This record gives sequence, structure tokens and C-alpha cells, in this order.
Amino acid sequence: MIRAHSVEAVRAAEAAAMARLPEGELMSRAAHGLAEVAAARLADVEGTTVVGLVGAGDNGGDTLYAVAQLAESGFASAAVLVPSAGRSGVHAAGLRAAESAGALVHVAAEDPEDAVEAVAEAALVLDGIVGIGGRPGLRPEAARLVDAIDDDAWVIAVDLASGLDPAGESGEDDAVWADETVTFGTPKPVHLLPAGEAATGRLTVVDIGIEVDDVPAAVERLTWDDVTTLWPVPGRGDDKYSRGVLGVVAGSEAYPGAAVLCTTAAAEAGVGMLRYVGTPTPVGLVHQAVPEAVVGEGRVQAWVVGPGLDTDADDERAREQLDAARAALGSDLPVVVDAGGLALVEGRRGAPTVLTPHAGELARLLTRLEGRSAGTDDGTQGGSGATADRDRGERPVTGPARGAETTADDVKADPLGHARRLAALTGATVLLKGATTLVVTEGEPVRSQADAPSWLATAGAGDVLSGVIGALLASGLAPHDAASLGALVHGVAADRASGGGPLRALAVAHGLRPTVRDLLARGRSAPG
Ligand SMILES: NC(=O)C1=CN([C@@H]2O[C@H](COP(=O)(O)OP(=O)(O)OC[C@H]3O[C@@H](n4cnc5c(N)ncnc54)[C@H](O)[C@@H]3O)[C@@H](O)[C@H]2O)[C@@H](O)CC1
Ligand SMILES: [K+]
Repeated sequence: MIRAHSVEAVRAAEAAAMARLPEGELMSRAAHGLAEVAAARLADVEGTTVVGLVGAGDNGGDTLYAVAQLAESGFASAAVLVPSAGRSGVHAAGLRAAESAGALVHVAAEDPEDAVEAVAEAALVLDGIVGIGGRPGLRPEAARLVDAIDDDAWVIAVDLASGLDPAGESGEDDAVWADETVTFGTPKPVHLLPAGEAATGRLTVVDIGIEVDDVPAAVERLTWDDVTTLWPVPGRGDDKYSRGVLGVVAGSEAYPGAAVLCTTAAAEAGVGMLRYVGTPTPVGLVHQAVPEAVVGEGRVQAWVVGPGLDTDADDERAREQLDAARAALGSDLPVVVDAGGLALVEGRRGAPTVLTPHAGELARLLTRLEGRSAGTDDGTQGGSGATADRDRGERPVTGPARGAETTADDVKADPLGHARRLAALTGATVLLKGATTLVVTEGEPVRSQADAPSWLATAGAGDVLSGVIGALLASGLAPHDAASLGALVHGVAADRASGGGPLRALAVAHGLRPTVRDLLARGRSAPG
């Protein structure tokens, strides 16, 4: 698992390490690791010129020492000092080290044109303007230097791309766009969250000896190794029931294919047994595509409610199906709620719940539920499983006034904030789909998965995802693990099925079985 820590946690761990190490040791380790990566990339791009953009804080200090090491290694090295205070504004010992190693120093405040020219000529740029002490955005004088970076230059962000919010909470257009980030000790939230991930590029963590293993993470990302630990593997004593039965209420006369995609995915993910509840057309299709599925209601350990569900349909069979959907939501069983099912969510359930909206669905659900909690409704889900109510244990939800409309654009501008709002309002695990998929559960570190190719942005992919998560919930995984592990395996299956080319949802579903098999085999063959 990749774990990112908050700025506060990093500062505390750094302070503890500094107390037992000689002065300057941490910065020296950081700069050394940075210079090694830079030297390797210069060899890759067959470049010889490196420029460090140097800001006022210790991020600039790291950069000055790295420039010094690169100058000593024979690269044509220069430091461009960004702050308006000039030479006196940057890390003094770092500046001395760079100069005595033979690096050129350009002072932007004294000769802006000369500084711009130096930046433009570099084959490799180290962005040391600001690190974890930075406020989001770039000042105009810094932005001018960043604009001067050659399109072909390789840009390494020191600790994080300057201009980004280290916490990754607010998006920022005015930031360095790095090919690569070299960070120190542990990743920071911005490296894994949608707000910063694209500008971060490839991420390398340099070990500088700070200890964060026992410190709770702010953001986590599951990796392939976690599949071995988390995936439910049957034992000798298991049977189909003990492994978990999944009930699927999906598909409709309008959208029958969703039922096929969802049940196929659950079967391919290796669910113990599958029950399907639907209207005649999808029932016929599911019979053909997934002969393993049993049609009709019965005992299950978890439900998927909603892919392709038509909540406006009004014939008898559709009404029966919607009754089954509402009963599942009202039960005390774990439920994955997707697509059409989201329209049936009335508030908190008293049982494990995973909501899997995309940005537009999340916006509609928030608008409806926040409007409701502004009114007279008590905001609880009806049925036997509903235990929580609005006055009990619900944290105050931050955001616009209750009842205000939330749009898909609002959600895209702040995906994490909105996913948190929905999680707080419903008590559910919220999986917000996107290029980076977020999984938010109150009281848990946010999980962020970015395993899928862009080709996965295709109709039906969500139906497949809900089937995988449902299979994992039925086997007893907690919602947070089921949702994030489901997103990981779905993304890897998509990547393999795509192979760099077009993708269809059914291919992702059919790719699940070999993907899980290979990820588990990989774990078995790993040393130790
Ligand atoms: N604390 C430690 O033990 C270590 C810190 N390290 C480095 O130190 C960095 C943190 O250093 P600092 O706390 O000095 O903070 P930074 O170097 O991140 O930046 C703080 C300085 O930048 C200015 N600033 C803030 N936002 C700005 C903006 N948007 N535009 C321009 N200037 C802005 C501030 O006024 C302040 O002078 C880390 O990111 C890392 O690179 C490493 O050397 C490893 C050890
Ligand atoms: K930086």
C-alpha cells in the first residue's frame, strides 16, 4: 500500500528525526537523493544543462545542494533565485555550496531577462520554488520563470510541484507541471489526489530516515501486493454459501445490458453464488450470459442495487423489481448502490453501504439529500435496517447552505470535498468514479486508485465495477476495502484488456478472472 501523510505528520516526523541526527543531515540526504535522480534523467535525455529554480524556504535549500552535487559531477549547473529578496532571500549555506561547486547563480530580482534565458536553456529543471510550506498558486515572477521552461526539458518537482496545495484539497491551475516528482520520507496527499496527480508526474520517494510507519496516513493507495492480502480466497472447508451469495437487482426493459455486465462481473470475480432479480428481457439475457445465476429472490449476504434500473418504469414486473430494490436498501445487509439505485437512497442506512456515483450522480444525490435535510424529512432510509437519524451522531456537514444545488462541475472542481460531504450525510462509503477514483469512508484514510486507462471511460464500465464490489462485499469484506480493492482490480483488468487500444465493458468483465488469478499468483511467487 502507498501511504501519504499530512504536512503536519511529516513536520512532526521530521522534527523527531532531526532531534537524533546531526544538523543539516535531513536536507543533505534529501538533496543527495534528488541529485541522483536528476543525474540519471540527464543521462536518459542526453542533456548536460540543469537549472534549479530556488525559492525562499528549505525546498530551495534542497535544490541548491542538489545543484551543487550536479555541478561537482560535471553537469553545467545553475541556480535561478526566485525570491524578490535576491541572494539574501534563499538558504544561505545551500547558496554557498552551489557557488563553491562552480554552479552559476542568476538572481531573478536583479536581472529577470537573464534568469528567463537561463531557464529556457536547461535540459533539466529542478523546481524548488516551494514545497510543503507553500501556499497554492504561483506568484507572477515565479510563473514567468516557469513559463520559460523549454517544452522538451525534463521537469523534476522537488517534494511537490510548486503551486499545488500540499494537502491536495484545492485544485490549482497555476502550478508547475512536472514530469516527475522526487519527494522525501513519505508521499504527501497531493501526490495521490486528483487535484495534484497530473502535475506530479512519476513519483519517487527518497528515504531520508524519517519514521511514519506508525503514523496514520491521510491518503492511501492499494497496490498489486494488497490483492494478495485482501482478496477472499476460499479454503478447503468453504462451500458456495459460506463464500458469499450476492443478490443483484439490475437491468430493466430500457437498459437490459447492465444486468448482463453486472452479473458477468460478479461471476468472473469468483462470487460463491449469484441471485438475479429483474424484468423479463434482462432475465432472458442473464440466463444466456451467466447460466450460473439463479433467478429470483432468496437468502443473500450482500446486494448490488441499481445498474440499469429504471425507476420510472411502471408495469407490474418493473414495480416488483423496484420493490425488491427498496427491500434490499431497507435490509440490514451490505449493499452496493449504483446508477438508478442512487435515486432510491433516502439517507442513512444502518448497514454497510457503498455508493458508486460519478460526478453528475453525486451532485444530484447531494442536492436531493441536502435539500431534504433542510426541510422536514428526517433523512433516514426507511425499512428494518435504518437505525441512525439526523440528530444522532451526524457530524455537521460543511459546504454551501443546505438546500443549495450542487452541480457536476462543482464536484469535478472539488471531488474529495464533495465525496466527503456525501459520506458524512449518508454514513456510507462513497466511491467517486473518475480518472482517479476516490473511496471515502468517515474515520478512514481516503483511498485513491488510479489503475485504469482512459479507455475505461466507456458505457457499462460502472455496471462491471458494481458487480466486482458486490462480490467482495458478499464475501465479507468491509465496504472501504471492497470498494478500493474492486476499483483496483477493475482498473488493472481494464488496462490489460485495453493493451493501449479501445476497450468495451464486457471485455473488462471477462478480464477479471485472469487478472485476479495473475495477481494472486504474483503474490504466491513473491519472495518471503
Ligand atoms: N523540514 C525538514 O526537516 C526537511 C524539509 N525539507 C524540505 O523543506 C521543505 C519545506 O520547507 P519550508 O518549510 O521552508 O517551506 P517551503 O520551502 O515549502 O516554502 C516556504 C517559503 O516559501 C514562501 N512561499 C509560500 N508560498 C509561496 C508561493 N505560493 N509562492 C512563492 N513563495 C511562497 C514562504 O513565504 C516561505 O518563505 C520541504 O518541502 C522539503 O523540500 C527537506 O530538506 C527534508 C527535511
Ligand atoms: K517544489
